[in-house]
Amino acid sequence: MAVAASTVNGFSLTPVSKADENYHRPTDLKAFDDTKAGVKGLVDAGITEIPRIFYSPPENFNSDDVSSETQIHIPVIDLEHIDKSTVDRVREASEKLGFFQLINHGIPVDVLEEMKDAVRRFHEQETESRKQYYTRDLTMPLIYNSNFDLYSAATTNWRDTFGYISAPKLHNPASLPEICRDILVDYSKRVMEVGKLLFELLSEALGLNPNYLNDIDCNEGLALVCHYYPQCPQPNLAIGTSEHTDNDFITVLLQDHIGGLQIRYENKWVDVPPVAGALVVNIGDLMQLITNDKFKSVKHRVLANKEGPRVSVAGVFSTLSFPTSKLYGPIKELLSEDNPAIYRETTVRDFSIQFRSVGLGTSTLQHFKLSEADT
Ligand SMILES: O=C(O)CCC(=O)C(=O)O
Ligand SMILES: [Fe+2]
Repeated sequence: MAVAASTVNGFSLTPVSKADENYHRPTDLKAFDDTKAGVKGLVDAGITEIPRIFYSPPENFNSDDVSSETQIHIPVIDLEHIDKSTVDRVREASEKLGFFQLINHGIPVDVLEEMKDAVRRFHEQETESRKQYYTRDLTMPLIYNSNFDLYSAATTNWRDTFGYISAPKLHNPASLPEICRDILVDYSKRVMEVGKLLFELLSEALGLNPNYLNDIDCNEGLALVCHYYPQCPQPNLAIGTSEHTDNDFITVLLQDHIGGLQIRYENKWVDVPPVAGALVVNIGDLMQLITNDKFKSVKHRVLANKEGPRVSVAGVFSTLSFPTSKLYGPIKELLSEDNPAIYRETTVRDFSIQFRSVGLGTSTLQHFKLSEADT
């Protein structure tokens, strides 16, 4: 039997039908967080109306805003035979859309399937077992929560997530939950290899030595961010992931067959259709910064869906808040009198802290722009 959202796990979550004056967002956010059961917990409780905290602004549901143009396709790049045309396609996609898909990337289909299964297994295990990993403490080996920016973002997303930092090495894999341990370790190694190859292709696409981006350690850090988007009873009111750009060098994303990922191109939302066996690659803010805007970190979002769960695994190439003193600024070889530096130098840590402090949807890059007075 369906129950009202107000009684989920004994906590008061204001149901949507209540009048505005009864709604106190911070209280409801805390009540939701304290359940430690995530959005999955609400769905398990049988809600038929989404709690008010998940209401997304109506402008997110403007159908005029969605591209009907079939000519905009996210390129699918085949790595079976890599040659100059591969580099040209990577360059074109990175400059224009900031997104492309990869096939024949070297990760076997059964590994991709097992990785997606492990994400489902983790989120679908007994609630009591899952709860032990629920935390906002970034020093934990595995961080499970709903909405990393729950208390800072304007919109709460219909999504739960667990994350694991695989590089630079921090934790003993033995401290990871057994339910997903082996595949997290295996999949991370394989994504590292794909990343190394991608940084070579991106270096060449920039006209640099193929080792350039690996030599400056763009591949030093990798986090796996494993999303679970439960089915949503009112997908026209909530959003799976708010529009944002990624605060890393690149993201290598594995998505399942459900769909819902969209990118912002020429003021329209364009679907990134699921392609069996493919990985989605996108340029992050740090790559846009070091390429001085040549490669674009493009806004994207994920719609909530009646169908679900949807799972995805974002391989985030960044050392995040890991302490490091290395500075990243626009690559000197790419600059000229006509193309002066637009951004100041930053450590990856400062860049990440700025991103986390504002939450999804606010531009981190803007904060690192040189002002007129600096140039
Ligand atoms: O779930 C997805 O497809 C995308 C998630 C995403 O954009 C992210 O983790 O940055
Ligand atoms: Fe993203």
